[in-house]
Amino acid sequence: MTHTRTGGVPDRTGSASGGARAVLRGGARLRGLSKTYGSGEAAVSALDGVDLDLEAGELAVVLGPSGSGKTTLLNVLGGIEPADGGSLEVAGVDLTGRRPSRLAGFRRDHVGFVFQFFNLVPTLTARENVEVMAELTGRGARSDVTGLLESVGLGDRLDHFPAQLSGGQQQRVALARALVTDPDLLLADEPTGALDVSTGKAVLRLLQETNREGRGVLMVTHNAAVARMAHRVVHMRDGRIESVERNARPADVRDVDW
Ligand SMILES: Nc1ncnc2c1ncn2[C@@H]1O[C@H](COP(=O)(O)OP(=O)(O)OP(=O)(O)O)[C@@H](O)[C@H]1O
Repeated sequence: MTHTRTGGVPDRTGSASGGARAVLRGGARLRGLSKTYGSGEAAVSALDGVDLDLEAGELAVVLGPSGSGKTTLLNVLGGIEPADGGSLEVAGVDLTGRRPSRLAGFRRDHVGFVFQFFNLVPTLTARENVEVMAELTGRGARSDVTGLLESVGLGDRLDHFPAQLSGGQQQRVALARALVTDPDLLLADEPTGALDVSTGKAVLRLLQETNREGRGVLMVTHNAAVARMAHRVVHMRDGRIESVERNARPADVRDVDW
């Protein structure tokens, strides 16, 4: 993460108060998107005709009760699983009808993921957890890894194993791992769900910083307070979008409390 921006959030032209212009990345357009798990009597409609537009460079927060389809939405957007119906364009790539075998390349080239429970490899150090992503994807250089870990505040923890790191530190390694491929869109599923308030805020601050560099960020959360830092707040219920709010002046994460 480079720290080219210190204040303000990107407006729709990519300028930020007090910062240089950033190239706005990410963005998505979903129309009539559906996803059903199971079949017959056991069928669950996890996404039921979802229409959604995310602009490039936006930080979006998805809220909704348990089971409303938030994670399914994130997984379909990120090409972790295919939709059953509808159309879907993410980061300028048309994923409509794309088979699972052809989603891997999209994931590698365009998206990064951060999960609630970090999902680090326990036998690898912080540095190695990030390096392995660069190697597996062929994106990002080993030489970038130290700088990336320093930028998330872990310059003194490079050779620690996950078990030797706090939850917040592990999540920062996971964030560095997600960013090493320089994704257009960062997808975060409950990234602060396993963290205390101050550690969670430190992680949110990093997400806001990467967004201010122009990268699209979509975060699923149960924490309604976090919505204040978003450009767009998506409310889901029963597999549908209940409402979408635009936030003209998203709050700096330092001013968000819960
Ligand atoms: N792999 C699966 N197999 C069957 N049903 C699933 C699967 N994944 C999700 N579902 C169902 O789809 C619906 C939406 O699930 P999803 O995980 O997207 O909701 P969510 O809003 O993220 O919930 P939570 O806030 O509890 O994480 C739920 O009814 C869930 O039980």
